[in-house]
Amino acid sequence: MSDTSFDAKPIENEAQFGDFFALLKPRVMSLVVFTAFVGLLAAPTPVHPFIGFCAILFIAIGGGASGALNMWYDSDIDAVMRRTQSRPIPAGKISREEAFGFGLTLSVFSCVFLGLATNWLAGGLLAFTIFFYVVIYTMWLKRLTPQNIVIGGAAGAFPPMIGWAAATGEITTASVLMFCLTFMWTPPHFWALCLFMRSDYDDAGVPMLTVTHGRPATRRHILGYTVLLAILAIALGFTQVGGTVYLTVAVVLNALFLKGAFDIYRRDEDMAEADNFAVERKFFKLSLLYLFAHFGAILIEAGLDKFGVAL
Ligand code: HEM
Ligand SMILES: CC(C)=CCC/C(C)=C/CC/C(C)=C/COP(=O)(O)OP(=O)(O)O
Repeated sequence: MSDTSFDAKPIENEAQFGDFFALLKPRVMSLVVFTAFVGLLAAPTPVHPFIGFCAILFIAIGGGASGALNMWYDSDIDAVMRRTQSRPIPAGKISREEAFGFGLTLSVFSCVFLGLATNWLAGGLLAFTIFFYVVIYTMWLKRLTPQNIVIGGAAGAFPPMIGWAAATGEITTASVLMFCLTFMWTPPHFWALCLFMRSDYDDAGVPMLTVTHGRPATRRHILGYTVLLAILAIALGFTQVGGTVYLTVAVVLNALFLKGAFDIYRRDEDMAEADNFAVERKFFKLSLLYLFAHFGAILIEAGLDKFGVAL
């Protein structure tokens, strides 16, 4: 179990709507929801707009609920890290019990209603994703191994597959390819953040790569994973989810991402300190654009296919 003796402020006022909303990690989940949306719309089976809207809503609620359960379990380490100290539990706005009840209720609600609105493969995949993020990543791997996010990252890669399953009732090669793209993208995305957040995870005793293997090793890992990601992303252009638009986006963004990773690899800590980790911050921002643009291109390709436009 998580250590419950963290130094949270005492609860003074009743929690507001905004405090519960913050438990859903809304900014992070925006990209999760977008990838699920692309999975749903790129699928060959047409979906009634109302059912599609409900599916995305329930996936968003399920993703948010997993964030709330993550904050429930991690409230001890969130209280120690500067980046997370103002979250509702360490800030004393919501109790751990309230967060747990809220997260669990929304998790059950979202999976059941996604199942009812679409099909039980989609509902089951959502349940598995929440389980993976909360139990496998948060409760088990995060505090155990520096490979935590390499394996745990699978949780964040499921949403396009859930969207696709909601539309088709199936898991197919195309949806597995979308899973693979997000899966390979997660480590560079996260390790860049670890570099410029400096000592946060160190202070909290979480075995992130920066803490266990050091910052130069993390720089090497970012480059290695980015090379693998680039190969995968470009190769995807030649599969059923790709096409001319996707390939153009992938070539440009992977060239930029590789350059960013190489710049990170070449720097030492003195250089990074001198410009306050500008290169690492830029790479993290680029990672968000990277995934958004790749999934945007997959969506365009699917739209062109559906309207029979060949480029
Ligand atoms: C296990 C995998 C992942 C880990 C450990 C991770 C970690 C993080 C962390 C710690 C942040 C800073 C969050 C904050 O305090 O605001 C962040 C930001 C972000 N992450 Fe991830 N992430 C993962 C996967 C993903 C996935 C799969 C997506 C989307 C598909 C995603 C999208 C984002 C976005 C959009 C932000 C920026 C939020 C903002 O605007 O501040 N992440 N990530
Ligand atoms: C549909 C569904 C259930 C989606 C879940 C998607 C998912 C797993 C996203 C991961 C996002 C994320 C911010 C992880 C942070 O991990 P952390 O807990 O290590 O970060 P922290 O230090 O900011 O708490």
